[in-house]
Amino acid sequence: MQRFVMWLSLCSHSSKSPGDVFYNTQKEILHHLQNIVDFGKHVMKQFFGENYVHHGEIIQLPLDFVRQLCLKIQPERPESRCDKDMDTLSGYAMCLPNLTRLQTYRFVEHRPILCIEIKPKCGFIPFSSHVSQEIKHKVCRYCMHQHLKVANGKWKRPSKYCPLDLFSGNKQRMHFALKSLLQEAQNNLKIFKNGELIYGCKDDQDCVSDWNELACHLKPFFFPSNGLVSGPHCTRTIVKELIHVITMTLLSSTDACRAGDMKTVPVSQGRSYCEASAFNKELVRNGKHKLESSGLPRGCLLYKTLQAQMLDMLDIEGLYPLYSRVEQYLEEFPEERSTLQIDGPYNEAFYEKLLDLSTEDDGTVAFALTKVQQYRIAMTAKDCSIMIALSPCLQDECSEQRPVVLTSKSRFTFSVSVLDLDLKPYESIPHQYKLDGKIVNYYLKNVQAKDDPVMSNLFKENEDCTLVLHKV
Ligand SMILES: O=P(O)(O)O[C@@H]1[C@@H](OP(=O)(O)O)[C@H](OP(=O)(O)O)[C@H](O)[C@H](OP(=O)(O)O)[C@H]1OP(=O)(O)O
Ligand SMILES: Nc1ncnc2c1ncn2[C@@H]1O[C@H](COP(=O)(O)OP(=O)(O)OP(=O)(O)O)[C@@H](O)[C@H]1O
Repeated sequence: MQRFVMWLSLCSHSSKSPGDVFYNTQKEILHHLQNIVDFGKHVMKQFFGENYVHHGEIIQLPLDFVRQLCLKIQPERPESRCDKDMDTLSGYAMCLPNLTRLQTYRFVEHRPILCIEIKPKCGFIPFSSHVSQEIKHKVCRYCMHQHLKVANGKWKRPSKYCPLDLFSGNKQRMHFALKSLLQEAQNNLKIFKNGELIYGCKDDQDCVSDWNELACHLKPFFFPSNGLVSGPHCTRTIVKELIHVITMTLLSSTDACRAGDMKTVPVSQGRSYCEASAFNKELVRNGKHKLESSGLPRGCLLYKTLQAQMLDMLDIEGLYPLYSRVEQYLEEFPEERSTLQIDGPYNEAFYEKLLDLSTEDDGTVAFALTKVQQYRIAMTAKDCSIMIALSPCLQDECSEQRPVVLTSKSRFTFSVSVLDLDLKPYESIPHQYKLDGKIVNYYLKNVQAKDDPVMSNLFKENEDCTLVLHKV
């Protein structure tokens, strides 16, 4: 299995990703890549910790090699991604460690490796007083967005996964969240064996979700001495072991970071569960109304991800007017764009400014800009992925450098990393604002109205009424 992966810039030629910025010249591409490296190095490492973030480095490749590589890769790219072309003109690329491998070892590993990639999405409910629709204080964005995604045809079925369950730190809720991801992986879960995708969606059309097949892949990892009978019982046992391992690695603390003590929001603020979560609904059905949220250990990657996500303190509704203030200022003083560090450099000074968590608006551009930049960090943390690499190990192989997780019949050494930490563009903020409105309105009209008994009766009465009118 190769140790590094190469990442070529993608150049949009459609408007699928609003806010996409176009980089035309070689110089612009180099600058863009340098920004990505600096952002990982000087900003995200501070939030997440040295060991979790791999910022990569820029390399230069012979143009002929890049062209041939792109020709080879192109047929493998999912159709839905082909609105962007790979850059074959600059010769620059990013070299990143292959995160499907263990990151605790510098030398090549020859033993089998399992990797679980999770895109957890936003793990909290907005606590901002700028939120205009009460539903946003009750149901999380992911759960609301599911309905719009199914209606738009992005996915065939809604998922029962709710990020608030995963981020709760409560093992039962986390188990439910992970099981739901395994049932409906969408773009939130992938499993690799020795670097090859064995579970999850290659693209939107092609999803592998056969638990029996998955269990066949996993059996040698979890039950190496083959002592387990086959059949549905065996599949369930293996999936349970897998969920246990993922939970334990997600709760493990394998790093410390500079922003470690920065608390973006007091625990008491904001709701710790989502009313639409299937786990929550099941509890309510059973007459239990209190959802346990054990809280996450401070050092674990989920905790750090959540803290970074919570830099979105005002919600897009509170942020958008501040974005407009910055925009207005830039219209008047366009030359100030670089002083304001909107497109970098993402250096120590940029990081320092992010630490101001005050929410008292003094009417200045400086305040507005800080909130905009914090929001961009939060958006990035809401869209990143976590890679958990696991490799079976023997009892005498435990050490400080090599964290270990145990299952009933095996033990694994593991590493946890975070992936896809390119700062979200400033230009995507208006898109975020519009999308937020669409998600909430769709949910209110099409889901809540049907769930709510009063609204639902109204709905039925309307239906009856329509029928009567029809007859007349
Ligand atoms: O807005 P969201 O929550 O739908 O997130 C987008 C993701 O959709 P998802 O909800 O995970 O299915 C979306 O994921 P897919 O490409 O659809 O797999 C992208 O990650 C997108 O980021 P970018 O615009 O490509 O930088 C993401 O856009 P950003 O909002 O992070 O800019
Ligand atoms: N360093 C890495 N090691 C292993 N796998 C990786 C690495 N980087 C990316 N991948 C795999 O490639 C997938 C896509 O990566 P990424 O999201 O960075 O691409 P992208 O440039 O954002 O593409 P797009 O814009 O089309 O979504 C990831 O979900 C992951 O499975």
